[in-house]
Amino acid sequence: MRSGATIGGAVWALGTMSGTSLDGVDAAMVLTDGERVLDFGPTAYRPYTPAEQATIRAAFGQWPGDAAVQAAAEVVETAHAELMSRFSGAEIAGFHGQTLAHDPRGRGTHQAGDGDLLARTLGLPVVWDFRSNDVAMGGQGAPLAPFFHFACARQIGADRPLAILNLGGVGNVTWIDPRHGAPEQAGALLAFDTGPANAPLNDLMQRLTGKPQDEGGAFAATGTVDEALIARFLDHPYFYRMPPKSLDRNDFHAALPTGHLSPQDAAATLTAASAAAVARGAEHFPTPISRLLVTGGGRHNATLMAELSRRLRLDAEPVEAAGLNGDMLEAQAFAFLAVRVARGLPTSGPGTTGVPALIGGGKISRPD
Ligand SMILES: Nc1ncnc2c1ncn2[C@@H]1O[C@H](COP(=O)(O)OP(=O)(O)OP(=O)(O)O)[C@@H](O)[C@H]1O
Ligand SMILES: CC(=O)N[C@H]1[C@@H]2OC[C@@H](O2)[C@@H](O)[C@@H]1O[C@H](C)C(=O)O
Repeated sequence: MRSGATIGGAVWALGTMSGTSLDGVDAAMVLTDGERVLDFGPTAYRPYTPAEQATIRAAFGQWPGDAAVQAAAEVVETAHAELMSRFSGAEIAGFHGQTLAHDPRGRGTHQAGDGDLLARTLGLPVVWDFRSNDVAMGGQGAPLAPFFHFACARQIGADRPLAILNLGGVGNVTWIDPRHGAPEQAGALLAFDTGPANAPLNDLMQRLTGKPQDEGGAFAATGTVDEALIARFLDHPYFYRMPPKSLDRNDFHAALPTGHLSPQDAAATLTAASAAAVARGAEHFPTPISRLLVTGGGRHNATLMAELSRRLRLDAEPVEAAGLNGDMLEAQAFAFLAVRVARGLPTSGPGTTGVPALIGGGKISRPD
């Protein structure tokens, strides 16, 4: 790995993700050649302290050059270095960083954190800045997990089209036809952000109850959904755009005014709206799906899962039902993508980010 640009066979790769909900950093090891997933390895999590969260939050929506961005980057680097140094045996690392601003057709996309610094600190080749090249080439820069989702579908032995839905702050879905031999093949993948997932509900819970989330969906379960509000929400221009398409964290700010509702009804309506956005997105799937596997924190919300099942007329299952780890899938994705970058394989394409042709992204920083 020291001088060559490619890796021959499978290697243990360490991937990390710091998601939009800002709870902390996930890290996971994957044994992969960048095409197949041969094994999943150890995982770890390092929460951000409230002070660290505040520093990162202050930089949301800001671009490099701003002092707040530099302060956020230092927090991100320190947290990742601490977490990643707990692992041994990795030959390469994938470092996603923390998205602070994402405006693919405007100013670009920016993930805070310097991979060069991490490579030196960890003594490992570090692949980072995964999204910029895709954006520069005309893509959305997100989602990037789909090529990994394809490998997961093959790894679990899926033989019919299925979807993997990630319910974080924002929702994103990958439709996969595993009958194709590789994710690069036309028609193998279609991916896009579905709409807001947990972020509006979290904000509401924080404001009304002082709690950061609706634990298990229990609060929303006691309310009644305002279907008229959901119908108006589904009239947002985003839902009329053809995929691939991606969202910034606050793109739906003000699209779900719930001030006239009781707290319980507001929570029920925001929960149902996230599910309705997914159901609306599913109308774009090239063929019906045999399974809906749900990853990300939203799979712990029983009310949201029930709304999904009802609105998609299909049993929404946590990815654990297929033997995958829903807390670590994104971190694992960036381990897998790091190996793809090192091997010169594409990481996105027309069906995933809308980039006109298959394209690789990411910078590789070496420790020396
Ligand atoms: N037990 C639970 N009950 C209800 N909701 C939960 C539970 N656990 C997690 N969540 C929801 O999931 C969110 C975290 O999801 P996740 O960690 O997938 O987000 P993320 O990776 O930061 O976001 P993104 O994928 O958008 O970058 C929490 O903020 C909360 O809304
Ligand atoms: C710009 C950015 O960081 N987007 C994230 C975010 O979190 C979920 C959704 O929005 C998805 O588009 C993406 O992350 C996942 C890991 C992806 O790229 O597949």
